[in-house]
Amino acid sequence: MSSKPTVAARAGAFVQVLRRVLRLAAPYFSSEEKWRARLMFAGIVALNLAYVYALVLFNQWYGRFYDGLQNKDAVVFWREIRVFAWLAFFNIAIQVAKFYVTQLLQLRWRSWMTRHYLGRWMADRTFYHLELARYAHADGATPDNPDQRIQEDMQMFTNATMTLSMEILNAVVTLLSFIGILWGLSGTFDLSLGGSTYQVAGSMVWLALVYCVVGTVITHYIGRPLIGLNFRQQRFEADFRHHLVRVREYSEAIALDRGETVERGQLDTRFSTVLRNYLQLIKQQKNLVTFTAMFGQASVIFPFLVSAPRFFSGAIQLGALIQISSAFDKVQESLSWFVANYDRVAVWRATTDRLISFDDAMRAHAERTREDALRREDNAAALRTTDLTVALPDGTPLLAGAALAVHPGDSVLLQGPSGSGKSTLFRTFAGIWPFASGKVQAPTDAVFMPQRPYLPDGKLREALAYPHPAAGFSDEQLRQALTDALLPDLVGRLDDSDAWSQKLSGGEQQRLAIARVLLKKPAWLFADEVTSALDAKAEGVLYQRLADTVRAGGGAMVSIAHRPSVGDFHGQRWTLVPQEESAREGASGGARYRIDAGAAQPAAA
Ligand SMILES: Nc1ncnc2c1ncn2[C@@H]1O[C@H](COP(=O)(O)OP(=O)(O)OP(=O)(O)O)[C@@H](O)[C@H]1O
Repeated sequence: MSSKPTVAARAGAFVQVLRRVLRLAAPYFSSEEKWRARLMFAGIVALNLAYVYALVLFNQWYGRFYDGLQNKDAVVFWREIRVFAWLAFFNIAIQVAKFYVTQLLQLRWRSWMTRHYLGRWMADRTFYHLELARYAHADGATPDNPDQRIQEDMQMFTNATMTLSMEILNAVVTLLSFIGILWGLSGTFDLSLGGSTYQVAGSMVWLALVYCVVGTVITHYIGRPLIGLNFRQQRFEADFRHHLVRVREYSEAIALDRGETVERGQLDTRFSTVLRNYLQLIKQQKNLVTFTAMFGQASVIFPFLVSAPRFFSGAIQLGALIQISSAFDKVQESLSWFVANYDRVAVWRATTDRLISFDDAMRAHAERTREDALRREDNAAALRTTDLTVALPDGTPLLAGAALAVHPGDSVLLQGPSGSGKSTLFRTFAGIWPFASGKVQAPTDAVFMPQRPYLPDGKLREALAYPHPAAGFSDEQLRQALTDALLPDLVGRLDDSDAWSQKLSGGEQQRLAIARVLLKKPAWLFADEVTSALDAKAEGVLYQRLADTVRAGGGAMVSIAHRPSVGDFHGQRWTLVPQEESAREGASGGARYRIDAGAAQPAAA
């Protein structure tokens, strides 16, 4: 059974919206830029008030000018033309200043807000954890497309909040100013109630009020579905764009798989969703436009109709009639601001909701990080885990109660079936896997090499030095690293710019990642399948160089590799062994694997 929300519930929802807007908007106005922001805001408010004052002056001018015309008074006519020129100059200056200062404040606000959110998104690996959580909760509990939130929504939010709030301020001040004028120009009318007749003053004001309240209620009724439709429209557009970006990123793999038809189908499906929703949006907007257009047209003629008897009876002059029409127009315009701007408000509300859900997700993440089940101790002289449990995002434990230790001088080969959690164990050592508990003590300056290295687009020297600035290394050091990593062909291309992750072969990308390590000479190295695309000879040479590098640094090396030949470079072996269903209870905490430690066997064994 569906029940209509009560007035109290609606008021509660409205307060909730205001609270949310304040939560998004307030931080900028109390940030380190607060004084500049507040001053600019106050300036904009003052300019808006001056703008309304100009409108009042124009209304008075109408009265004098049209009376002059009716009386065929040339002196008044020319005097009022001069007055008009001054008024117009005042008005133009205010409008230009209002536009410029508003735009400047919007720009500053957007740039502060974008930087602020970017900072939070990049901090504590939130960007990574939100992605993990997105796949863990397919129910949409976590926000989609943070790129869109940061790039598009923040601009829309700051622009729309500024413009809409100023328009509302204008509407309110205009209303107050012109209600007075309209009241003064209105006659009284006789209202018969229960046999008695009352004389009611300010007839035009009451008529405008009834006219607009009716208009607003109807608009709200017609326009309400627009909020949800706009929210979904922005999400569908972002999904479509995201998929296009993925096709571009994986263009080669898709072309090789002959995946064009599937991708085309997927893109078509996403685009159809965009169009379907858009069509609904258009239909809903059509209803709204029909009503607002009728409402606007009727309000041109309405004041003339109701004032005509007084004009023809000689009770008012032409100037007063025109003034009434213009004042009614302003009062009506202010009162029906909501009618005219419902769709903009709907887009703004959808944007606000999206930003709030993004903000909520980041807050929740920060909260979780604070109460992390995994205790970490950096700066340790060795790697040591105590009672370590590593789980999947859905909570399934891969490994439980693990006590592992790697000391300086050690070299460990980690092996196990595919999908057993080797890379996930590395993620846990690195402190980026949030689904772990227990204790990890780790050295700070360890380098983790993932299976697929990230190579930024741009100059080769930047891709090589990443994530450090390339300026920190001499050309000689960079060239030597490339030579040592068996990439002599790239030595002369340090300043070439390219999309390296697409141009270089898989083996070249792995060698570039190794060149990075040889350049930075870390003491501790965690290498995840870093030579899987290389031939056995190159693998042997490069593993030897990596092992020499960590030995020289007084640290240790832990590698994941499937090829037995890699065992030659390691003294110890950890093996992830599947646990029988029956053996999972008890000491192993229900984990899918246990870890066995032993000495590495040479490849020949
Ligand atoms: N972000 C994630 N969300 C959900 N499951 C994940 C995620 N990352 C990894 N897993 C799952 O965790 C398990 C372990 O993955 P992991 O990459 O650690 O395995 P691995 O032993 O390194 O495998 P391989 O030898 O194939 O590289 C797999 O079942 C994988 O599907």
